[in-house]
Amino acid sequence: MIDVDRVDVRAAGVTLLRPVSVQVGVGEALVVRGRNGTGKSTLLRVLAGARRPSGGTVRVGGSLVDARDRRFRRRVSAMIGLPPMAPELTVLEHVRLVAATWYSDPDESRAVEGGLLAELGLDALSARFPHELSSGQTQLFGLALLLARPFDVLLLDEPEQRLDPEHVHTIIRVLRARRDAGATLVAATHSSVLADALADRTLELDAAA
Ligand SMILES: Nc1ncnc2c1ncn2[C@@H]1O[C@H](COP(=O)(O)OP(=O)(O)OP(=O)(O)O)[C@@H](O)[C@H]1O
Repeated sequence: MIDVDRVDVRAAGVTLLRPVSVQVGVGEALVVRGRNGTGKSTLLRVLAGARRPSGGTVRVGGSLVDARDRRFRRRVSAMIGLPPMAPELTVLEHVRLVAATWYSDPDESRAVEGGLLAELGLDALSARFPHELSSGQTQLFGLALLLARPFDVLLLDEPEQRLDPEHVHTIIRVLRARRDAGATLVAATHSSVLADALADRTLELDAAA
């Protein structure tokens, strides 16, 4: 599903990501590890089409990455940092907005909304505004937006951020379910718990020379 071929990223004489090649099959989870500054977020941005590599190519489903292409956007759902939030919309309204944008059938959209909020333990918070959430709740809310739409590929940058150990297990359960349903996952993480629970394969990034 994902083919990264000798990709590197440089800017103004600085190496953000050393050359890397990796393939991830349909329904596989790749966990990206490495110390701070080794380029994990940069690699995810390249996979999401948010940053152009300096060299090499990335193909998703056989096509070159193109964030302007609706087929690519339909295929890839990414959470790299927290998503933008509208201060006047509730948690449920955010999720509904994303689901209704992607699912043409209103019944399907509603089923996704209700199921997701319950799965992430957010159903009691559905009427809250973003500023009324704790940092861990905000992280779960971001994950709800990531999952409230169709996708073949999930890209996640440190999804365990802000979460207590119990909620790390919640997201492991949620992400495993998506992988077992056929989604391809790429997750950068500093959590051994998450890596051990999720990784079909691991990519270890080295510090820039
Ligand atoms: N816009 C930029 N311009 C120049 N250098 C950058 C830029 N963004 C990131 N970097 C550098 O690129 C390198 C890789 O950064 P990146 O955020 O991808 O690392 P990371 O592995 O995700 O780190 P962390 O584990 O701390 O999240 C770092 O050395 C960083 O300082």
